[in-house]
Amino acid sequence: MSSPDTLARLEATIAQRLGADPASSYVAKLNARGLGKIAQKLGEEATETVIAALTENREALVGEVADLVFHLMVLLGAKGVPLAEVLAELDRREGVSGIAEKAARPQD
Ligand SMILES: N=c1c2ncn([C@@H]3O[C@H](COP(=O)(O)OP(=O)(O)OP(=O)(O)O)[C@@H](O)[C@H]3O)c2ncn1[C@@H]1O[C@H](COP(=O)(O)O)[C@@H](O)[C@H]1O
Repeated sequence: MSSPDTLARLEATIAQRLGADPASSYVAKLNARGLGKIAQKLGEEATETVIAALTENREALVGEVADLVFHLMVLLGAKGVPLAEVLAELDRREGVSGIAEKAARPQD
């Protein structure tokens, strides 16, 4: 079942699989090929997401975004960056951003 815990579960699974047998795990296989390969896959999935957004249906877009998020999570795992660190950065921006709020306070 999907929930806000979905990404946390995926993060834990990826951390567990990074060092697994590449013959039995896609994450391990990708990691064994190096950071360059992981980054390349992320770039490919980003491109496929853009194409799906512009030319394909909703179902295809959802599939491509899932591929993109998954490969982004593999990259973060391989770099040892916890998802919580990214979420904390988004929380920080929530506090400092807001074009509409700034427009309402032009003196800032
Ligand atoms: N969410 C995913 C997920 N999304 C996509 N993929 C795989 O990503 C690969 C992308 O396919 P591509 O055709 O782009 O790439 P490829 O043919 O493998 O080869 P290259 O292009 O890299 O040469 C496919 O093999 C998909 O199965 C995923 N593999 C795993 N997961 C999650 O990761 C967990 C751990 O997976 P394992 O590491 O395989 O145990 C799983 O339980 C899932 O939750």
